[in-house]
Amino acid sequence: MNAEIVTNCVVLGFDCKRIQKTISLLGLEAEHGQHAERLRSEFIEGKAEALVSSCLDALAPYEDFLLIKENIGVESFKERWIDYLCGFGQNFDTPKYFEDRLGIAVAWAHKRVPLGVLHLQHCLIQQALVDSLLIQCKLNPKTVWPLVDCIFKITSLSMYLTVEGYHLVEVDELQKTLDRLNKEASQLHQKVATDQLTGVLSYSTLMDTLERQVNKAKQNGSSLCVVMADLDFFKKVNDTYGHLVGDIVLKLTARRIQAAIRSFDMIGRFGGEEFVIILENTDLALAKIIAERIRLGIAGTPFHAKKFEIDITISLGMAMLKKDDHLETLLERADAAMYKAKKNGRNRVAVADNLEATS
Ligand SMILES: Nc1nc2c(ncn2[C@@H]2O[C@H](COP(=O)(O)OP(=O)(O)OP(=O)(O)O)[C@@H](O)[C@H]2O)c(=O)[nH]1
Repeated sequence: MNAEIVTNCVVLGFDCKRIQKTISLLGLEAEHGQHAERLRSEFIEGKAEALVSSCLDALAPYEDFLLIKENIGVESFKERWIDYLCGFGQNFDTPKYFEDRLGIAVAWAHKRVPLGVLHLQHCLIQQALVDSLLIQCKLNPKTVWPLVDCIFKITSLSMYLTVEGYHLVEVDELQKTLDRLNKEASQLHQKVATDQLTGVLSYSTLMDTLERQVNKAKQNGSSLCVVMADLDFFKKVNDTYGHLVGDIVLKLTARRIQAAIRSFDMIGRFGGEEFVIILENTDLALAKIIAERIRLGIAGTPFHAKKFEIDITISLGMAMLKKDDHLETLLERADAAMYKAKKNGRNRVAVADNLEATS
């Protein structure tokens, strides 16, 4: 058994205690070891290949047998079963026996040998051993029965371990699938959470974040400001330099805003050329300083996009959370302030009417 399989056994709690329980459930006892030894020496030795061949002949017409041919090869499958018969029930009460049978089952599961075929094969082997026993010896029922009983018990144990081995592989594969899906989900989440062009929060994440911040500020009685920032005459940038240059300007705008705010402030894309900045634990006076810093960050230096040098300005509207505010009213007031800034000549910061602001 390789290390991975041993680890899987441990993960599933396939320990000695469980082995002992299975053995006792099947009614396997020390005397079955002796019966198995007798079966091997008197009824299997020298006949293992013929017994296995007869079983495989019976299996051959079965549709799924084709998969054995394709996935593992009939010869190698046959060899496994000859080995199994030659060691029939030998050391069945040791962990190593369990590990070996499990290891073989795991290997078969990886090779996509159908479990149904293995089940049938176990039944056929069982049948072949019983037939051979009854045909070949003239033992009285008292002597035959313990041997038949031993055949049933050992093959049942073997089938049980085969199913366990398949179970290990299935659990392992399910875990891998789960890991892959989790990874995909987090990548998808990351994609949805971020605006693909500018790298700032997407609209939906921005709204979720703002909603959480509003609730938190109301609960704690802390101050919260929102800044709505909208580039001035951005249509003209697109019209003059083209849409691709417009995209570059948007990316650079996001970067400049990020450089102007504090590390814990949040910025998201609200619409085309419109951004929202969330300022937690911030009153209007401080928010105004930050908004001014943003304005200067944009207007202070021309934008370099492709071969062009473009002067850009931005208008900003600010609002502070009021007692009876909710997400929408807070944004509406910041938006109204931003339009006021536009109306008053652009490239400026305007404050929403905040007479009822909480302090
Ligand atoms: N390049 C680019 N342009 C965009 C994007 N999203 C929106 N726009 C453009 O942004 C422009 C917004 O124009 P308007 O709403 O008229 O605003 P404006 O020209 O900035 O004028 P004011 O806001 O009044 O100063 C439109 O031309 C949109 O096509 C985008 O992702 N990339």
